[in-house]
Amino acid sequence: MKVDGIAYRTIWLDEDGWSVRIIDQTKLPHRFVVTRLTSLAEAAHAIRAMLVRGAPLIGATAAYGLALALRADPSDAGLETAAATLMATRPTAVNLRWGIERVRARVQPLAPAERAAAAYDEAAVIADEDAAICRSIGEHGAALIRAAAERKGPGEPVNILTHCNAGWLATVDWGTALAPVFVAFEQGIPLHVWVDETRPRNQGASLTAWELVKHGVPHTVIADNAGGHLMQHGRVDLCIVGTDRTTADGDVCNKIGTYLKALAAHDNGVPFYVALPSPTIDWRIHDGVREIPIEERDGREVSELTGLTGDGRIETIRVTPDGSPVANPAFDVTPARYVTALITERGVCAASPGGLLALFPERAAVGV
Ligand SMILES: CSC[C@H]1O[C@H](OP(=O)(O)O)[C@H](O)[C@@H]1O
Repeated sequence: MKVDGIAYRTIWLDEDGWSVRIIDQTKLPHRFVVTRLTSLAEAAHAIRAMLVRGAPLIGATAAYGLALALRADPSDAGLETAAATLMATRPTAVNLRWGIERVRARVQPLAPAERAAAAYDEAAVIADEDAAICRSIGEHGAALIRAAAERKGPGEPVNILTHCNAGWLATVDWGTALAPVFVAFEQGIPLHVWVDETRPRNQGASLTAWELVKHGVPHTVIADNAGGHLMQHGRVDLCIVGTDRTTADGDVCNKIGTYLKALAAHDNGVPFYVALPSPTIDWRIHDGVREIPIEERDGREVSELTGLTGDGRIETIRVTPDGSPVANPAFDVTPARYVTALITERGVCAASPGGLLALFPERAAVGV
């Protein structure tokens, strides 16, 4: 997407042909910083410390992380160590495993001397595929926004609530939950986005809001706890969120707080859509609440806040009493029964085994 008129992706190969450029998302919204990954360790750190985040971007970064690793050590042992190092960075987004397995399958059969080039090539294919997939999600999702606009009548904006950041910053380009917003906005459909701040890391307030400001999309940042109230008062026409792992039965794992929004949407008859690229589907599991590993992150993400001071400095403060224990589960699971539909690159389907297999029949052949 464009940042001040310049087209960016979130990850790309440097001009040197081997190091990898990323947007350091821990610096947004106040600083736009592009940094360079030159090793497996730096790629792993970028994922773990959330310089890059979002399931599809995690997968693409892992793919490039393997390429960087194989450039240094293309042996079987080197490959396995690199895969294990990257797998250990974050447990929830299935795209991490998917990206690693995708590159490993490509390079494993090759002679060590051929592996790095093949890994870079596969990482580039993954990145290009993700951008195309997300654009397609945008087209399919924009049709839902258009239908809501037609129901509301001319001039009335469609009010869309989203949680966390599932925009182009969470992918290689376009985004998942925000892709329909960008496409509908470009089609001239009147819309407005309620942006959940998304405690504790505030991906909504710091990343989604930044994306929408840069793209000129009308939006309002709200406290996470305001969403149910807005739905009760008819001020939300539909919700669109992303996901880090969706099961073969349509259960959706996403940023903490998503489940609560889905409950409020269900109680108020507000359509609750989940946008996802097919690499985010974990066909191996069915019961999301019981089978999806939920990342527990550092409690300081809850007990501390980082922001811009009045004189332009970035400072961190503590908001809890010294000595208060803190828990910080980073994701939750929304059962399929609370999901109106899934928006994929192949179209919109029910959050159910039948709905998913109708769009991905090849999965039936392999027993999902
Ligand atoms: C398109 S994936 C977006 C997804 O990833 C975010 O998690 P995190 O920022 O911790 O990587 C969040 O769950 C988003 O919905």
